[in-house]
Amino acid sequence: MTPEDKVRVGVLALQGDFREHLAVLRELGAEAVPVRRPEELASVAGLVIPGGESTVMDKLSRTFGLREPLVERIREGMPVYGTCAGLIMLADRLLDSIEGQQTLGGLDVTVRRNAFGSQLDSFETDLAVPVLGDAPVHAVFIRAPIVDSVGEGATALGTLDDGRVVAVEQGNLLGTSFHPEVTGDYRFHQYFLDRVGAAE
Ligand SMILES: NC(=O)CC[C@H](N)C(=O)O
Repeated sequence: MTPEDKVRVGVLALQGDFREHLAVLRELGAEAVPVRRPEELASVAGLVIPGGESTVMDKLSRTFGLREPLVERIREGMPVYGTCAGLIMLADRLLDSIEGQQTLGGLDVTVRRNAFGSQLDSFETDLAVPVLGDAPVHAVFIRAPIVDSVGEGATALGTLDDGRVVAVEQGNLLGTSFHPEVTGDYRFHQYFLDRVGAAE
C-alpha cells in the first residue's frame, strides 16, 4: 500500500479516548486524523466517535460548530463507528439522558446510558459476534450504555448472555457498547475500515 492508497479516516477528538482509536486505525494501515473542526471532518472518508462522556461530547460538538456537519455527513452515508459514548451519539432515541442532551442520530435504536448501574461500573466478557468470525470478541464495558431496543432499520450484531444487545449496525453505521480499542482485537475497527474502503 502506498501513502496515496491509504484510506483517510477521522476520530472525533472533542473529548474521550480518541488517541487510542487513532493508534489502532494507524496500526491497521489507515491515515487517521483527529477531527475537531468542520474542515477536518470534510477531509475524512469515515469517522470513529470514541468513548468518553456523551453529555460533554454533545455540548462540545455544538460549541465547535460540528453538530450540523456531523448530522449531515451521517445522513449522506459516511461510515461511522461509535463506541460507548459514541454509540450514544449515534442513537436515534436516548434513555437516561441529562436535561437538554442531544444525539446526532442515524442508528434506529433506543440506547440507555449507564445501563449497568453503579455497582457494576465496568466488566469484561466474551461475546459472540458472528459477522466477525467464529472467535469471540473480548468486550470491555466501562460505564456502558445498552441498546434497549433495535428498530426496524438496525440489526443486532452481538448480545450478552441475557439477550441484551451491545453491538449494532445500520447501513454504514456501526455501534458498540464496549471498547475494542483497549483489547488488542481490532476486528471491529477493520470492519469499519472495510466499509470506508467500499464507500470510497
Ligand atoms: N465509556 C464511556 O464512553 C461511558 C459513556 C458515558 N457513561 C456516557 O454516558 O457518555
